[in-house]
Amino acid sequence: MDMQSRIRQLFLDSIETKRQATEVLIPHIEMASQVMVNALLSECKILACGNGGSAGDAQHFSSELLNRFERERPSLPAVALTTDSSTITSIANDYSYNEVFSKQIRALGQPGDVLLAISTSGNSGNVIQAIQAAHDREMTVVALTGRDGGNMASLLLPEDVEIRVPARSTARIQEVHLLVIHCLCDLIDRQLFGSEE
Ligand SMILES: O=C(CO)[C@@H](O)[C@H](O)[C@H](O)[C@H](O)COP(=O)(O)O
Ligand SMILES: [Zn+2]
Repeated sequence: MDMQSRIRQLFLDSIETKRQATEVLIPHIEMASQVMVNALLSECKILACGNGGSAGDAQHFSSELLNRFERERPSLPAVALTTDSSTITSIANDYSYNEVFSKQIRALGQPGDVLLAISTSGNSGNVIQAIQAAHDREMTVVALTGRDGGNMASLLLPEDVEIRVPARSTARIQEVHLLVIHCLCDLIDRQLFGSEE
């Protein structure tokens, strides 16, 4: 296959993954936005974590809350647990990589806070331990997953929300995760500050 055909195929695969995810994900995204809005209205915050591309997604989400999304509005409280290299390397070095998020959650998480836990496989050990720590801290979990939801799916409580992309490729799942994050930012702004029309 020549390179332009390959690029075309990747675009079409991404579009088709999003098309297939649309109706499946809509009610879960709506529920997740309500969980987040309720937390923000109660002066609670959102912590976010994930590995690799999902670490980037966690930071993308927290920066849109802390700074802005598409309109002028007050800063909203969110923390990406993926950015402090001193904290992450010391926890990984002294304990284990599986604890890099959970130890931060045990320090920073408060009852009523939300954990945005991102993993395309649902099987990353440090994200799984983050969910367990969040539950111990009486936080609600919004999980962005893919494939069969992995071990993360079976850990979630009835008040948690899983947004599971019906796809197998990590890259395609990540592309939908980013769209979900932008949907959440849009819905949070609308519910807190009203629609602009
Ligand atoms: O971005 C990509 C692949 O598109 C990679 O960096 C990917 O995020 C990493 O391999 C992650 O470690 C995968 O973890 P997960 O999504 O299974 O939790
Ligand atoms: Zn990637």
